[in-house]
Amino acid sequence: MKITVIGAGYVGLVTAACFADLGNEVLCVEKVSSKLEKLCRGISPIYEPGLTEMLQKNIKEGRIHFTDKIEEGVNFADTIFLCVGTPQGDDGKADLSQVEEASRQIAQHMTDYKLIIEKSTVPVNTHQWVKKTVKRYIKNPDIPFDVASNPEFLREGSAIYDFMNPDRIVVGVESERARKIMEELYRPFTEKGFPLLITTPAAAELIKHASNSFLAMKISYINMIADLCEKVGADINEVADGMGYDKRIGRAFLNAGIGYGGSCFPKDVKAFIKIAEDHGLDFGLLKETEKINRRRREQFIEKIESVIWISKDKNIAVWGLSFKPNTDDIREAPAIDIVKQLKEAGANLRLYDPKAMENFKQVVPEGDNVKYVSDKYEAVKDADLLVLITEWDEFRQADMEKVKQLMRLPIVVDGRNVYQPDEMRKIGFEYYSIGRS
Ligand SMILES: NC(=O)c1ccc[n+]([C@@H]2O[C@H](COP(=O)([O-])OP(=O)(O)OC[C@H]3O[C@@H](n4cnc5c(N)ncnc54)[C@H](O)[C@@H]3O)[C@@H](O)[C@H]2O)c1
Ligand SMILES: O=c1ccn([C@@H]2O[C@H](COP(=O)(O)OP(=O)(O)O[C@H]3O[C@H](CO)[C@@H](O)[C@H](O)[C@H]3O)[C@@H](O)[C@H]2O)c(=O)[nH]1
Repeated sequence: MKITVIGAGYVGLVTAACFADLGNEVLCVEKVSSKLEKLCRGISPIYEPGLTEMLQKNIKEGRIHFTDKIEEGVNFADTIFLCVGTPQGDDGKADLSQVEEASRQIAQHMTDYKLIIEKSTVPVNTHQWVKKTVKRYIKNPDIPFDVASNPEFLREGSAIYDFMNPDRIVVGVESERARKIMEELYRPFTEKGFPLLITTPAAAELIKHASNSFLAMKISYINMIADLCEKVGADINEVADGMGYDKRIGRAFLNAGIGYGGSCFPKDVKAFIKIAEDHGLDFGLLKETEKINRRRREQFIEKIESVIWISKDKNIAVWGLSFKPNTDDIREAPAIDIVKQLKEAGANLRLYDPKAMENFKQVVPEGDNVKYVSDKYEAVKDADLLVLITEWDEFRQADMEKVKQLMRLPIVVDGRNVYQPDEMRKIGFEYYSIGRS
């Protein structure tokens, strides 16, 4: 099939590359020239495992192309995916200006039938606005079109795997024509047994926000249990394992730590609270989820202070800056608040992350007391404290005997429970983690 994808960000680029890899012809429209320039050379502007290789293969085989001209995209295919950003607006509501702009642009260039598919995460009933916008700006009101919702559930860091192996595909449609196109598009998935759920567009839009909010709630829940574990001397991992064996609960997303970050959970939980509010409902459960999550970063700083007392002039090594492992994305990363606070407190910081340092430098520039280093062992040289913020495998596999030798004081505060307390103490570390006394 021929497909147009508007927006070459994390979702658009993965969607475009994966559909091309499945044999479709894909044109990806991206308006930021620096991104487009890289894409045309076969370089992914973001770090996502396997993405550059998949792009290069499909560019070489002629199945994927890039442009900044929306008109070209609209003419290219009847099936158009909206993968533009829906960031947080000023009041917590989703900012839908990119969705509106793209819908308007499609309408202005449409000459025949189009199926416009929302892949971006949008508030319930956004499809009504997309329809209204297209109707307002379309040149010929007789041209037929459909709007569908097909939310994306991929996680950064495992985006290609998630896209190709979805737990479910959700498609919200209003017409038979749109349903058939979507079924055809996803046939390679349904043939392999992946479930395809056909709903109304409103239900599909709701499924996305409800799923993300539920997962965020699960994380805040386990983080509260972690606090209780610290008070009573229990181990949060044992508690999470014990809960997780119950199939109704499941072990996934019960990893305690410094809370959720990233470009999705924080903004989507906020947006969902607002959506409920707009419909006269007080989603107190989600407000509490957010509140617990906000506190995690403060509590982590308090934990550091309770260990080293005064941060001023201490050498502090920081391992991990991205909001989760296997990505260079630092949007809403807990590391931003934590590093900024330690900097303000006067610590000498040495920061290391396998992929996110360039992005992080834009937020916390290098300076007298902030140094970025290219090796995790270099970061801990003469350190009084090692703070672990993101659980990259590289840190799990680190030679901790070597780390101890390099540090001035062998103290570790681990925000992601990467190491075993007994083993760390055996090596000679003073070791602090989350929910494990
Ligand atoms: N990042 C994720 O893991 C993820 C997963 C599932 C869903 N989502 C949702 O998908 C959407 C996109 O997220 P993202 O992380 O890919 O965002 P992003 O900001 O990385 O990418 C959006 C891209 O769209 C481009 N764009 C915007 N308007 C355009 C236009 N009119 N023409 C051409 N290009 C245009 C932007 O320049 C940008 O490159 C959001 O709604 C997000 O909530 C994200
Ligand atoms: O047990 C856990 C699991 C995750 N996290 C944190 O939660 C955040 C989000 O992690 P994850 O969900 O793995 O990454 P995202 O790429 O943000 O993916 C989420 O957000 C996407 C955008 O909507 C959805 O598509 C995905 O299904 C959803 O998992 C990160 O800060 C993690 O550190 C925890 O603290 N504990």
